[in-house]
Amino acid sequence: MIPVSEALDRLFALVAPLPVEEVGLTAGLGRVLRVPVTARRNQPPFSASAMDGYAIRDADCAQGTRLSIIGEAAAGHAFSGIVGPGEAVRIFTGAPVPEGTDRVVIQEDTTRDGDTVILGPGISDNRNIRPQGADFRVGDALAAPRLLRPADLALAAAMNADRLTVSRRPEVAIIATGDELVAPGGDPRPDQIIASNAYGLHGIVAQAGGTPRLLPIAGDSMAALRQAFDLARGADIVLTIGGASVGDHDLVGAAAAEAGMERAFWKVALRPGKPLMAGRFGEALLLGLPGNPVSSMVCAHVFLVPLIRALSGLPPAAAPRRRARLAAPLAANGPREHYLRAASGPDGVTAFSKQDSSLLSVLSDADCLIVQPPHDPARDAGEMVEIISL
Ligand SMILES: Nc1nc2c(c(=O)[nH]1)N[C@H]1C(S)=C(S)[C@@H](COP(=O)(O)OP(=O)(O)OC[C@H]3O[C@@H](n4cnc5c(N)ncnc54)[C@H](O)[C@@H]3O)O[C@H]1N2
Ligand code: MOO
Repeated sequence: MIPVSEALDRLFALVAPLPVEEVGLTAGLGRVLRVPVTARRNQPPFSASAMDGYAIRDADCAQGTRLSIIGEAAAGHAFSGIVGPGEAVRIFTGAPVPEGTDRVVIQEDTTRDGDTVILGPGISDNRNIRPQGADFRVGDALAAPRLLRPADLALAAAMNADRLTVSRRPEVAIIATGDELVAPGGDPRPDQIIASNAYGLHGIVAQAGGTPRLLPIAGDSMAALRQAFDLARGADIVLTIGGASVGDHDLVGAAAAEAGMERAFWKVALRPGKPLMAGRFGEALLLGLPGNPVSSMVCAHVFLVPLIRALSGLPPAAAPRRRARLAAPLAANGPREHYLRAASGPDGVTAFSKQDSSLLSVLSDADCLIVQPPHDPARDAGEMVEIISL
């Protein structure tokens, strides 16, 4: 068994970022930007009014002053003249501030008398003007690599970019293995179960920005696994589920080796997920997940998502952790890093009492994993721990 951090290092050592492709803005969400987006204009491109009101000169700004309104400026309709002493321009939010004016007095602080505006009491010091380039200037960049969020897409659009250079999505072939498995909606014998893991993993891959490809269930034989590996050809990651342990029917390691896998590791000191295996597999990478449903999902959060991100060109990094307060005590840990299914509430995080790696119902109720280091002593409520959000 190697520590989780060493397993991640060995996995990242196998990664070369995938090639890039160009997409439109609406296809950019969740993709990894690989070439910076550079602003081709200032934003705002002109000094803009932040409020509806009257653009005036500073020198005229006193209670009771009467100013004659010489025109109007609205968003998309600039006022082209110059404003002199004793004059004002009716202005609306987003309009360019007319030449000669220094501030916008909001209309609530004025009264109107035909073509005259009279300044009221209590005008604030706020000029209500957004300076040219306050948000960004020509040449400012949205840096790459970057996982694109909705706000980034809005920023790229404001910079006047309509295409984004992003990583190709990693394709992940998912192979469930086991004679006991029947696809959901099927007709299992009494000694069979429903193959569930692939559906959770499909979701994790999709959420992480990969393209999941579900392959047919492979039986526990070298021939069936050989066929499954053939079908997985072209994928960037071959993800197997089950058959990773030491039993007579755990053939994935042997079949993968026969098909050319150069193993990087097998068996990691985490719980659940000990029999995890990984290696180079021709042009692809192979990640062999344990079959227990929670083990496979935990390993996906801890290893697969970071792998997808690294293949997409982000700097290699473990799943992000946050600190949280324990709302209930935690028992002492053994030699493996423990990823406990837990729920967060107003008083902190609480590990579920049942932690068996077969319990999908518990995983479904959990919103985070408490990460307890190897040999950690028992912890009291109120102590701080690290968590990974689910
Ligand atoms: N003698 C030992 N036995 C086991 C050890 C060990 O160290 N020594 N490790 C245990 C641990 S820890 C794990 S985790 C499991 C993992 O074993 P495998 O990866 O070989 O998984 P399987 O035996 O194929 O399956 C385990 C369990 O999960 C069910 N399963 C498998 N695939 C699916 C699927 N796609 N959907 C739903 N359920 C699935 C399978 O029916 C089994 O019940 O090994 C321990 N044993
Ligand atoms: O590692 Mo196993 O995943 O403990 O159940």
